[in-house]
Amino acid sequence: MRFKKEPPFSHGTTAKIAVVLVNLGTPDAPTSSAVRQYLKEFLSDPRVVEIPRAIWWCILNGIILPFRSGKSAHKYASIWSKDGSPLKVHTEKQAMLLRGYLGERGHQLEVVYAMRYGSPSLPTILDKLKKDGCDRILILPAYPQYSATTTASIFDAVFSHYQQVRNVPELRLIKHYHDHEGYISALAASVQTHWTTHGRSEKLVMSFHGVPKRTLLLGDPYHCECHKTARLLAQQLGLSQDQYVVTFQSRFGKAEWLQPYTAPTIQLLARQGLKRVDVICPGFTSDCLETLEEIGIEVKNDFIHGGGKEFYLIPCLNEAPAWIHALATIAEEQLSGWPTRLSGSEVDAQKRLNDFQRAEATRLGA
Ligand SMILES: C=CC1=C(C)c2cc3[nH]c(cc4nc(cc5[nH]c(cc1n2)c(C)c5CCC(=O)O)C(CCC(=O)O)=C4C)c(C)c3C=C
Ligand SMILES: [Fe+2]
Ligand SMILES: [Fe+2]
Repeated sequence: MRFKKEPPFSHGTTAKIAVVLVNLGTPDAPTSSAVRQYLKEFLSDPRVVEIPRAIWWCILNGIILPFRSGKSAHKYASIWSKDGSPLKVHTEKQAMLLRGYLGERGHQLEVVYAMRYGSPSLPTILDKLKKDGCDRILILPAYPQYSATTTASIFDAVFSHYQQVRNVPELRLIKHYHDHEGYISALAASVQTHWTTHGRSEKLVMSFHGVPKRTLLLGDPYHCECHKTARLLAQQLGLSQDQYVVTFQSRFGKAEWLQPYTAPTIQLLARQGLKRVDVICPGFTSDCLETLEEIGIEVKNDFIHGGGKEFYLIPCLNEAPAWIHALATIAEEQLSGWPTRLSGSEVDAQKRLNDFQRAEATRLGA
């Protein structure tokens, strides 16, 4: 059978609405085998690595997985919390808070989270929503900037899941919110809070996850969206062009990625005599390996060994109230037209419709 079994259809049930916050995913444990399993799924995605499949299969299985899994596991162990991987802990909390904030704004809906790689997987969550009777689903990627490597890969996974479904729910997909007022204000508020507590450096480094430069040349708007986020954030903070720099981190492999790279830029700042630097990673909405370990440990060491004295990593938006409010607004804007608000008269109307449908079903012998 090509299609999955549908849950029993029942006339008169009110279809529910759900928001799914989708993040990248993370290993289940900071061990070599768990990291290997995660990297295998992640790096086998043709959206992430565009090398011809047969060649890539040999490189991935012959070199990357055997050599990288152990090293990466060691890095994960250095940032693992008692509740698990920071990325998962924050994403779970964000979804829970978002449910509460949307509820307070009068919306009646499910809010859940899913991961593109690892668990809880998108197919598992989408199956569960179907069982729970959700017939309208809003996909909210945890990435403010669109990239084919991340956002489009989530869309692929959603479409591929519904290819096996007969009764497909109504779907909405959020492409990006890199210039959304709420997101920019939440970032600005977190920088301001940091400055109030710790004072400020002459230079704010805004470090985004990199992608291969080739993807920019082939039409991926990610690079432009990062720069727009940075420009809007700098504007809100009143920073002139010499007070901030946009960089790209987490380069993978030998090809050229978006430049300038974060680590060499910060090393250069130290060599030029900068004693204190503030770093923010605006493209990451949850702290994770790439912020806590790569920036907070590796790049920090480089800066201090290069002559710098104070290195501050500004935390990601995580559970900041301004950010959850922004997420609620972003979701709310995209939910427009869907009956998430049930007023008293709407409840009555819905009940009458249900009664009518039930009577019709009985009359037709369904
Ligand atoms: C192979 C190429 C990679 C591309 C392209 C890429 C794009 C990309 N990634 C993020 C966000 C995150 N990436 C994270 C980890 C991570 N990324 C890659 C590779 C690519 N990313 C690897 C191999 C890893 C795993 C860690 C390692 O072994 O180095 C994470 C952190 C996950 C965690 O568990 O904490 C995030 C988040 C974005 C936004 C992006 C493109 C825009
Ligand atoms: Fe990545
Ligand atoms: Fe650009």
